[in-house]
Amino acid sequence: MDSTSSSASLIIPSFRCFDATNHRRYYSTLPSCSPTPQGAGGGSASIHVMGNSTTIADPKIITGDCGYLLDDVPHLSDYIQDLPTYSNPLQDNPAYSVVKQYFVDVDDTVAEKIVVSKESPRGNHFRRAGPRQKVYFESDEVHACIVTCGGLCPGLNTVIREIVCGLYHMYGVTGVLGIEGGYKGFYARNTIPLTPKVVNDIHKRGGTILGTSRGGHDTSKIVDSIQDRGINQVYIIGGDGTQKGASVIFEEIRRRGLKVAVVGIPKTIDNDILVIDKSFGFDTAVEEAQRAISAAHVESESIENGIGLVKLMGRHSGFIAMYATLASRDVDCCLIPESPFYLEGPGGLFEYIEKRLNENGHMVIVVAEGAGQELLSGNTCTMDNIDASGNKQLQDVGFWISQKIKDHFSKKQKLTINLKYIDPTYMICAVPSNASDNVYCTLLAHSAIHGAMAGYTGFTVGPVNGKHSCIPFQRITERQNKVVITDRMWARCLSSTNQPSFFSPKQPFEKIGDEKHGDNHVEDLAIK
Ligand SMILES: Nc1ncnc2c1ncn2[C@@H]1O[C@H](COP(=O)(O)OP(=O)(O)O)[C@@H](O)[C@H]1O
Ligand SMILES: O=P(O)(O)OC[C@H]1O[C@](O)(COP(=O)(O)O)[C@@H](O)[C@@H]1O
Ligand SMILES: [Mg+2]
Repeated sequence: MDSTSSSASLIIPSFRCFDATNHRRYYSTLPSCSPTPQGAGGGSASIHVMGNSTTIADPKIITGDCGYLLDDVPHLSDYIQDLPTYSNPLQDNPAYSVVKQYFVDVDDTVAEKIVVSKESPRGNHFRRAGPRQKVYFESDEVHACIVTCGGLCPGLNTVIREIVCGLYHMYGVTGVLGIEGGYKGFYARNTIPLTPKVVNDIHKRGGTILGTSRGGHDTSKIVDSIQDRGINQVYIIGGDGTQKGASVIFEEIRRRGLKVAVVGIPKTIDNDILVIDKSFGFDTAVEEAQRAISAAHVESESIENGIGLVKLMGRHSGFIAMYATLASRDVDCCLIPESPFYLEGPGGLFEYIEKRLNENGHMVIVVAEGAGQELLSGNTCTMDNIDASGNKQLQDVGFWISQKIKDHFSKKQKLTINLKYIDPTYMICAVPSNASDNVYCTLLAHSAIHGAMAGYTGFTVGPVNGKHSCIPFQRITERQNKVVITDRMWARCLSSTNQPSFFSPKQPFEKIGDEKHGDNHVEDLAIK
């Protein structure tokens, strides 16, 4: 054990304030207001037992000079006293011995906004991810588990592989369990022992070797299972729903006062997770979507008045559709959930299709699965079903729009169209990740491991402005990331397709942006 272990810097300093603007509690270190490092090395806090039901902890916001804010992550030492620390075994690892300054300084933080002006306050920051000099677990003490939840996404197996191999090669950890079949697997399924040998080739395959599921999040049963199995590091790979589930698990673990680090690795093909630059598998998805768009283009240009229609993923966020459109340059119209459109009349989709076919003889339309749902729900066949996780099940906009276009032009008679509808949505989810996503998955896995070993908990890892960071669950789960249609990226997309904006005179431009996001944090939502 390291002698410096529990001498410990103060975790939660002098007093709490309530920031009425941000509706957040924050911690100030008056009188100097300089940022206070917490956690690593900490040990001064006591166990918080907050009654029988799990209460959500206040966010740890630490203030500093010139408007500096640190949106800090919880640490095991926040609620467990006198935790011993150990030297990081990486310091004796030959592979890492060449690195000049391998360990991340405990004070290092990453700015959430990097475009600033002279007068800007320093703004919000996150704790930088990476290996710390001191760790809170000995190698043979670690019993880790990995679970994958929600829909498939390219790269899941790579993250699993890299957590197993990273724990083994960097920290000498051999006790890693795979939980089968998502959250419900904690209490209803078997576990699989994971070793570097077992996972060696899995990154070449799509899907997840652990299986996944929606629903079945029973917090008590999950935490009972964690406790019964003696698990002390929980790696949870999943999307926005999964991160909410991880947050509740963390709160319950904290309430029980367990030395268990809970770490989220954000997975979503839709890129709908806040704060991080982009989610893993997204690049692969955009690349795979090109194949469908190219096929639609070939089909449409090979026949008179050909229309190629491609439906892509994107329940509430149109990132895949927007990026696939921008990358392809063959697309004449991109429809996403964030940007309302209409079919009939001046400025509508039918008028644009007719114009494009007259000009060019063919066209390609990309539609995100969540686009135009308000038009479909005006239909008699409205389905208000939800899936096991509580996500609203959408109607097939691709099929609906195909029918509408066919009906419209068959009535018009003067234009015979040939429409080919391609739905590659599940193919895109199921492919293995590409090279750059594989590297990205590796970094995510490493950031997660380093954070857990350093005793941090209740956080999701991900790059913020290119620097891997630890982001408290609360920030990740606040809301979903969406395309900002008043932002330049959507304007680039519109200018590449030349499509109309579909803003009806009754719905002014500024109003649409406001209505969709319901707040003023438009920049926050943009993909960086
Ligand atoms: N608010 C929530 N609280 C607890 N668990 C949740 C919550 N939302 C979703 N989950 C759980 O997270 C898992 C995955 O959620 P889902 O929405 O299907 O996928 P994703 O994580 O990819 O968004 C499911 O097992 C679901 O029960
Ligand atoms: O396979 P399912 O349950 O139909 O889910 C399809 C959904 O999965 C997604 O690809 C991703 O959703 P999650 O990130 O919530 O898992 C959505 O775009 C899509 O609506
Ligand atoms: Mg989701």
